[in-house]
Amino acid sequence: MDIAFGRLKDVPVWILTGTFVSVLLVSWFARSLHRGITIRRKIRQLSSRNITGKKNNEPDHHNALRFTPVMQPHSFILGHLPILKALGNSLPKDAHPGYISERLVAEWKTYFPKEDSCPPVIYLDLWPFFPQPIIYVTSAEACYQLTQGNPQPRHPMFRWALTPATEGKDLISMACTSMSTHKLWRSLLNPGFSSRNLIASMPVLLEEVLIFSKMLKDAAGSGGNWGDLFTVYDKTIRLTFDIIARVALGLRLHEQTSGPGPLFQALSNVIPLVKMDTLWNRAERLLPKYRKTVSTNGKVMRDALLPQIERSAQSYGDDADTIVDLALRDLHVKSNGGGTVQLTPDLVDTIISQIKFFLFAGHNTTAQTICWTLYEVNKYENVKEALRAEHNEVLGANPLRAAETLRSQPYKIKELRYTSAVVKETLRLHALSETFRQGTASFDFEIDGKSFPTEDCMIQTNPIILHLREDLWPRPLEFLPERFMVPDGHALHPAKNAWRPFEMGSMRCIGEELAMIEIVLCLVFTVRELEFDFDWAGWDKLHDRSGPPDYVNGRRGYRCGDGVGHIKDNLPCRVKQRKLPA
Ligand code: HEM
Repeated sequence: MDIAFGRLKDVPVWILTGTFVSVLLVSWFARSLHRGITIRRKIRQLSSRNITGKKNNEPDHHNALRFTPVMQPHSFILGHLPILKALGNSLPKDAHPGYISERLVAEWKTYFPKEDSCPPVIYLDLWPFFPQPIIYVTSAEACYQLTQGNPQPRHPMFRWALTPATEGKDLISMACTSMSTHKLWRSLLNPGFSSRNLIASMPVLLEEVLIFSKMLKDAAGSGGNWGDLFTVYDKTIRLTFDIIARVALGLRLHEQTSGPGPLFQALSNVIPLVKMDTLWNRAERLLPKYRKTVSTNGKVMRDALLPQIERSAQSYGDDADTIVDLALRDLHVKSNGGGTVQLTPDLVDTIISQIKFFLFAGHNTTAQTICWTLYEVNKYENVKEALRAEHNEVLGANPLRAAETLRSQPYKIKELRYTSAVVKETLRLHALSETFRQGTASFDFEIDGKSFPTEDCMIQTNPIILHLREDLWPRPLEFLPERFMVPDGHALHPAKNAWRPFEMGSMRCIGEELAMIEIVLCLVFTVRELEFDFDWAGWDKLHDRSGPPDYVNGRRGYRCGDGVGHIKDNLPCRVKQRKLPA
């Protein structure tokens, strides 16, 4: 022993450190590799079962009823990655992976040659990009079972992914670890997002949307001509950020007119760190740069939010109107009913985490959807005309008085049924989000007398796929807002549980109604006064781009990037003023 210590003393520190780090890396790598092999084996085992019967030598009688539609072929080295790569080959490099899922389901017969219809769930092996086998849910009934019938917990990966932005005390993360904590906080936060409170917040919403529409009008050319090119997303993202900060906390940020401010900037700095739990993303989190970015920006966000929370804790009462005011008032009633709510460090951390998540979840999704809505609407003259007719009828013929009408009669927004249907149809064609749930031994999908196990799998709903299924949505590629207005029983009426851009069940998007109101207001304050020209050719020219342009499904306006993604080039656009009625 002494000899060993004696020798150790002479070894330089850098060699000792290097050896230690190498051992750690090798064992970490070995563990990950072992995990990968386990996944590949599991998928092999599952796919060796006959999809319409049990594996020949399988003794377990339960398995006779269990089905595991694994996509074929499956490579032991690369899993299903080669299939996905091949499906993506015909897409532009920057196209969103959602298009690959779309193609996979459209071409299901190639991958499930023995089946008569596309399986309701599909088993995929995408290790090392996903740390577990994935189950893609492709049927409305299966989605229902997962989120409403027998709601399963969110996949823990969400919590891991969100940690750099929210430190894991937001609603999404809570639903990964404790359903009861999620339920408690959801009940505290629901009143702020209720229809009643949002209608009461109409003056605030109008104030922000009017700034947005003024900025668009300012971009129009003079004398009724087209103005210069600009990108719509850069304006919608600031609008939605301003709105959430005001509705959640009463914080007026003026992002639209003088951003980017520190809060927006700090959140934008940490969002790129919100990533899936993979081998290399784990490695990234060990780097000092990662830690510094998280702590510096976390402090900036905390400094911006804390004073407002303290104000809210002092002043919530009968005139409470922000989401945090209402949550604190509710907490007060629930906890003691006397004095004021004590802002303990844990409570402050949780509120900050929740608000950061509202800012995170609510700004990009809504901003992108405003872009997609304007893009879709402007393809169809009949849709624009129907929108204008509805706005004239409900809000009066003079668009310049619409704000006044909505301020005095905010409930009128509910009468804009066609406008709301246009937004819903846009969200059907451009569903930007989904849910990931954790599979367990106690939860199998039960469909048409067959049972599909989920143990040790990550389950992903796929609204994009569901929304394009012809059996659920007749004429699925057409833009038909009428679907959402026709009575039950009509061929176009949406099938039960089939429209899920905000998902469904106890964890469905809490901001659904807020997002819908924002988007409806954006239509109200633009379609009667402006014409839009989404001009990618002009944008190419402006940026000296040569070579053939990229298209997806014949369109230049396609979804790029990952996650929520973004519309190509952030939607380049020119606007001109329409002639108003005399
Ligand atoms: C068009 C805009 C939006 C879309 C498409 C969208 C979509 C979604 C989806 C698919 C989920 C996952 C539900 C699940 O896991 O079951 C979700 C959750 C959530 N969204 Fe949204 N969202 C939008 C806007 C907003 C806004 C404006 C806010 C808030 C200001 C917001 C806050 C949240 C929150 C807090 C959750 C977690 C809910 C919970 O766990 O209880 N979202 N959203």
